[in-house]
Amino acid sequence: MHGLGNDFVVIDGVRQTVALSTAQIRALADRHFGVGCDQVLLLEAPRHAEADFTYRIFNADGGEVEHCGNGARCAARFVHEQGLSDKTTLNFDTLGGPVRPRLLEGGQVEVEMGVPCFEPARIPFTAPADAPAEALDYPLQVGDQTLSIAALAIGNPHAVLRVPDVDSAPVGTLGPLIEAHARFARRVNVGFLQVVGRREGRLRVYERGAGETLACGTGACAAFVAGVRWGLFDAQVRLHLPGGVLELAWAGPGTPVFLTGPAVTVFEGTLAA
Ligand SMILES: N[C@@H](CCC[C@H](N)C(=O)O)C(=O)O
Repeated sequence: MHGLGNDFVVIDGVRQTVALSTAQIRALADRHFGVGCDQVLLLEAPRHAEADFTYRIFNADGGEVEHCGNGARCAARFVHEQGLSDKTTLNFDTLGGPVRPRLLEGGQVEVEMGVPCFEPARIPFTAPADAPAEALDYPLQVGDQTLSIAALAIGNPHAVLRVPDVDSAPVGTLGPLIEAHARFARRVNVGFLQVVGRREGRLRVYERGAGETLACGTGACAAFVAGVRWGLFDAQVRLHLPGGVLELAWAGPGTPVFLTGPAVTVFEGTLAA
């Protein structure tokens, strides 16, 4: 499946028991010798009464992570297409907290993504000693450059940088250096944001564990929220990513971000052991 070209292998772990090793996930995600995807998504039975499903996310490098926004839309569509539930609003339990996708008309899915968090310890981000509790512009030393970043979590960790033009942004060179920066203990997803207007932006994301992808839902939420907190965006914004457009809405601190976009099934198959 894919959400704006951010692509997934989605597996039903409700009707069958699925235990994948890191090596098996990497093999599945391999674009030359496997199926090929940015993330493997596994839906399992809920662990507690409030959730409909447990939604697990594995990056192409095999690491299990907290959240995936485009994946949440695809997982919700998968639930319906596979007849796992007929609810149009679902409650997914993730490592990053609850996520609530809602199927809309016309193939779009809106996801309540959770409340963004700027608290360094919860990102986790080691802030400079003299930084205020919730700084939106941290100086980050990368080689001989001092970059200004926003650090925040939307379940998973993100760094956001403002750039004048995403087309010429150094995503492939700075992305991996920031992803593995010592100040981010669990590594980080890196968004390069070009603000086009108060309701319009352009974004490229170098994803932790997957490299640059055609779209990143949590990355879009993080860049949008950073843009709002910088005073550059209104409460509703359209972000253009290489794979297409995501719609975002946020009522402000302490409230969840809403992400809307498509979710598409490409093909189905059976994995032999
Ligand atoms: N593509 C995703 C994010 C997937 C997880 C991310 N790479 C991480 O390691 O946190 C999205 O759409 O949000």
